[in-house]
Amino acid sequence: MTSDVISSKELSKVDPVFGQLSFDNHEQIVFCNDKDTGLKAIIGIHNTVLGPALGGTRMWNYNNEWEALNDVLRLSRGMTFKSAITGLNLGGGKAVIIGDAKTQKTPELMRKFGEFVHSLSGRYITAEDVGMATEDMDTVREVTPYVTGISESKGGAGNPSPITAYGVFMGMKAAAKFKYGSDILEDKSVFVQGIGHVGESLVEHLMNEGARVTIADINQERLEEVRAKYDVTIYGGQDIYSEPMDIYAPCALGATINDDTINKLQAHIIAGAANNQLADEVKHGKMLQDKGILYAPDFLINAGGIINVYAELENYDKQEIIRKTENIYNTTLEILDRAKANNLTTNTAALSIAKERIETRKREQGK
Ligand SMILES: NC(=O)c1ccc[n+]([C@@H]2O[C@H](COP(=O)([O-])OP(=O)(O)OC[C@H]3O[C@@H](n4cnc5c(N)ncnc54)[C@H](O)[C@@H]3O)[C@@H](O)[C@H]2O)c1
Repeated sequence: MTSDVISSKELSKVDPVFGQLSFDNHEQIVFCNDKDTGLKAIIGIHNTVLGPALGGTRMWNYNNEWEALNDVLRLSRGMTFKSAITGLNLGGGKAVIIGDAKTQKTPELMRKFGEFVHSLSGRYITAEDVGMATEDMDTVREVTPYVTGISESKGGAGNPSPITAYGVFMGMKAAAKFKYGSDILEDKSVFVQGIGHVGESLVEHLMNEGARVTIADINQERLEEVRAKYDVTIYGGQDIYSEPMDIYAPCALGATINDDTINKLQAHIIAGAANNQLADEVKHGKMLQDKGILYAPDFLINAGGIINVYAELENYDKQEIIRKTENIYNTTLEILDRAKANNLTTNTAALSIAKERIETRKREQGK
């Protein structure tokens, strides 16, 4: 797993932009380049029927531009359905900055990126994603109002990750209720893959509930930091996907659920924060269904973050953020029931509801 991508060899077989499967009728794609700061970024605006396209910016050291483009297309499309199913008046968009966030991110680069965001006059509103922190959004805010996820001290709703984690926890509990008849996670073995901003908060909720938690990350320092705080086990094996576990919580990058891993997976439930967990949502959604593994759709249960940043636009308070995030529990149960009743994959059931909302709005707009 290097990023939310399919093999770049496969990608380069088709036309570079409009021909990509992940293009899926994007409204606009903006390539941003600045020689002085070294900025190379792509902004994807998938759909603005429900409102301005809101989605975070990811900074990642992609192997090549194919991967970066495919990642932004998959991510921005996902945002359209995430906001739609969560009932927010937002469209779907996302941005990627190509580069190493640890060594190449500078305030100048972030300001230049902000200028590109500003040039879209609010059609796209940014926030943080992998490789970004609240302070980076504060820097972007210096040059454009079209940014969310800024610090509370600067009037924003702060880091969205703890709220994302809470929503994932709610979605996981709902999946447990559906699968086991009880949403109590005590003694359930949960593997959290990726203990960054969201993963660590999720670990905290799971520990409070008495789950048996194993953590995995490519960053050894993070593993030690988290183990120092919580009574967790650091995964020491070679292949996490082959391990017996109750719940697999992918909280790193996407596409970890694919031909290879599904064959090995023994988990009963998949519920995590990562975007685009299914490498191919149709094929792999069906493979999971056939194998009896319950998949809590990522764009449904990881919506806490967007609920949090949306509060900055709509001026609702922390209580309302928590209420809306807790509602992920009910929505997840509804979707799982709907999938079962109609013999659909859980991903398809969730997508169909999101698409219905967009189509209804389009009709109202006379489109
Ligand atoms: N932050 C949010 O509010 C939010 C909201 C919705 C979705 N998400 C998604 O959740 C995921 C995590 O977001 P985050 O903000 O915690 O990011 P983060 O950058 O803080 O953490 C990601 C962690 O994953 C680890 N990682 C990377 N590759 C890995 C691998 N192959 N195996 C194990 N660990 C690996 C990294 O070392 C890092 O610790 C991302 O996919 C993101 O798009 C985040």
